[in-house]
Amino acid sequence: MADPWQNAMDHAVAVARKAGEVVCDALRGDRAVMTKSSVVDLVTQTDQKVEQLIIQSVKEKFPTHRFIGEESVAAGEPCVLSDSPTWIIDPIDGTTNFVHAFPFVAISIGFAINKQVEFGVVFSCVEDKMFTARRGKGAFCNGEPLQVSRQEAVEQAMVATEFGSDRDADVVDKIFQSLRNILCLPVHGVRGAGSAAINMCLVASGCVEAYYEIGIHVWDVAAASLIVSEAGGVLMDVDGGDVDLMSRRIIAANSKTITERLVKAIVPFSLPRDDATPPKKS
Ligand SMILES: O=P(O)(O)O[C@H]1[C@H](O)[C@@H](O)[C@H](O)[C@@H](O)[C@@H]1O
Ligand SMILES: [Mg+2]
Ligand SMILES: [Mg+2]
Repeated sequence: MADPWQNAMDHAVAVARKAGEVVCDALRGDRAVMTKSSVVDLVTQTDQKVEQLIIQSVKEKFPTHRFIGEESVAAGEPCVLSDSPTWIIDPIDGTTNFVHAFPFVAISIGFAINKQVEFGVVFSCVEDKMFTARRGKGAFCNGEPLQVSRQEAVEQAMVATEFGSDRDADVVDKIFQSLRNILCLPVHGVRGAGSAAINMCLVASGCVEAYYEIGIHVWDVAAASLIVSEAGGVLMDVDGGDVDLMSRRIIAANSKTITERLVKAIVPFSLPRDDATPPKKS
């Protein structure tokens, strides 16, 4: 049977590529920086312009579909995942990298129906890597199939994580406690690309065994969550429970064995859920 969402997925790939051109052009010019929830939670006009570009182009083709977009939510739109077809957009994942021209930035577009991600597209535009996954049909990078690492020994694993944009001393202490516990397992190394979506695509590609973070948002991880699971990976909450894309916590790994070792090492804490914030606009 023909895939009813092939058209939408093709559109997501095309618009992600167009958005990537805008981001790469902007990387060569001036990038005026503004802040959102804290002085280190950065946003630029390019984030806002790219999100509008994506939403407008999707609306023209799929006028009844809904959206959760990082910059729209920052402007007061609701962050609600209903059963309706919903596009979950991070126009630039890795804005801090973008501001510093650190060359790992991605356009992330997830598409969910009945609260389940049906396809995911992550375009790492400086690297020119287009990661895609369709539920039940595998994950790919530039058309080549992806497979997570087969390494099951955490002592021989590479783990990715990020420090996030919360500078509350208690939060930073917990982040460092987790990092210390993980380094002392020991693991081969800890890395961070500065983009949740790219870190997860590194898991899907088999370059790192796991990625975890507390503080991410649904738009950071929706698309890449499917790319990881379609590449054979595992998604879990940092406390070992089921992953919940609105909970702001995730482990994405190559195996249950490595995930469970990380669960024991991570100091979990909770943040307000993405779907708990009332919209500023009616
Ligand atoms: O760059 P954005 O889209 O804001 O996403 C980043 C997120 O805000 C940070 O908390 C994470 O540490 C990064 O990995 C995200 O990619
Ligand atoms: Mg992001
Ligand atoms: Mg972003």
